[in-house]
Amino acid sequence: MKKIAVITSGGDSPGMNAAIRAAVRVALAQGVEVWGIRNGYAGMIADDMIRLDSRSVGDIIQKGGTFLGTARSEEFKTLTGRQKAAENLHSRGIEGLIVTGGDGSLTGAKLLSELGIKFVGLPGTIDNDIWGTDFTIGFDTAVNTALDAINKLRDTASSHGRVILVEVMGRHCGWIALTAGLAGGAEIILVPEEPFNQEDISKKLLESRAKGKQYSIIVVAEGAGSALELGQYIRANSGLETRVSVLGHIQRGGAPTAFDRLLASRLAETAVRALMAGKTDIMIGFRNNQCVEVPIADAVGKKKEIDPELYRLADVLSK
Ligand SMILES: Nc1ncnc2c1ncn2[C@@H]1O[C@H](COP(=O)(O)OP(=O)(O)O)[C@@H](O)[C@H]1O
Ligand SMILES: O=P(O)(O)OC[C@H]1O[C@](O)(COP(=O)(O)O)[C@@H](O)[C@@H]1O
Ligand SMILES: [Mg+2]
Repeated sequence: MKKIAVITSGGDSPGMNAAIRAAVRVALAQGVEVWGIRNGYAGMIADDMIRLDSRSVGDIIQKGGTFLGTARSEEFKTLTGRQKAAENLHSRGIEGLIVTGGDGSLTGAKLLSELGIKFVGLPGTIDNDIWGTDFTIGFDTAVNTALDAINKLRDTASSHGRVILVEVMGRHCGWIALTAGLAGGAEIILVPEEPFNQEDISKKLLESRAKGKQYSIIVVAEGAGSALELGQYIRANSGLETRVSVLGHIQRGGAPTAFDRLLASRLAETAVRALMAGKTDIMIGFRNNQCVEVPIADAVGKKKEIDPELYRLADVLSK
C-alpha cells in the first residue's frame, strides 16, 4: 500500500488530533503517502482532501477537536453517496483509510469497504460506547471536564445546602455519568441503562437529609431523562431547593488528557501497521493495557454495557 488517507467523522472528541498526528507520522516513516480528508464523509464525497506531511500535523497533539474537521453526512448513508466517495478515493489512488469516529462512522466505513476501500477504525467518541475497547478516545477528557464541573458545583451546593443536578452527555449510555459521578462522589447517578422513578429520587433525598446530609449532587446522563424536569419535580415534591446545570458541549472540547493522547497515539500506530499488513474491516481497541484487533462487525454490532460493579460501588459509597 503506497497511499492512504485519514479521516475523522461523527461527533468530535479530544484526542482525535493526537490520533491523526500519530497515524500520519507512522505512515510517513514507512514511506507511505498520506492524505487528510476534510469534514468527515461529507468531505470524502466532495473530494475535499489535503496532502499531509510531518509538519502539517505539528502543534496539534495538545488541541481538542479535529483539525481536519468532522461532520455528520446523510448522503453517505446512501449507496450513491458512498459510490461517489469511493470513486474519489480510487481516482486519487488511495487504497486504505484510517477512520476515527463513533459507532456510526465505523458502520459507514464497513459499508465503504464493500466498494473496495480497505480500512482500520479507531474508536473516537466521548461516550465510551463502543464494544471491544475498554476506553474510547476522548472519554477520559470528557470525564475530567465533567468532574471539574462537579467539584465546583459541590462547593456552592454545600454553601447553600442545595440539591444540584448536573446533566452530562451520553445520548444512549451512562459511561460519562457513572465515571464522573463516582469520581465526584455524587449521591445519585442516573443512567439510561437503569430507568428511575422521580418519586423514589425525591424520597431518597429526604431520607439522606434525615440522616444528616446537608446537600446533594445528582449526576444525570442526558439519555436518562431531563435534569431540568427532575429538578422541578424534586423542588415541588420535597421542598428541597434545587439548581440544575447542563454541561453540554463543553464536554466535547478542551486539551486532551495525557491518557487520551497516549491512547490515541498507541491505537493509531497499531492501526497503520495493521493496514500496511493488508488488514481491513477491523477496529483497534484497548483492552487490559494492550492494543487489540476487533472485528468491525463486533465493534459496531455488539452493545457495550456499563460496568455494573462501578454502579454498585457508586451506590455503596454514596450512603
Ligand atoms: N448506517 C450507516 N450507513 C452509512 N453511513 C453511516 C451509517 N451510520 C452513520 N454513518 C455515517 O457516519 C456519520 C457519523 O455517524 P454518527 O452516528 O452521527 O456519529 P458517530 O460516528 O460519532 O457515532 C454519519 O453522519 C454518516 O455519514
Ligand atoms: O454533535 P451533536 O449533534 O450535538 O451530538 C451530541 C451527541 O454527541 C455525543 O457528544 C457523542 O456521540 P457520538 O460520538 O456518537 O457522535 C453524545 O454524547 C451527544 O448526545
Ligand atoms: Mg455515535
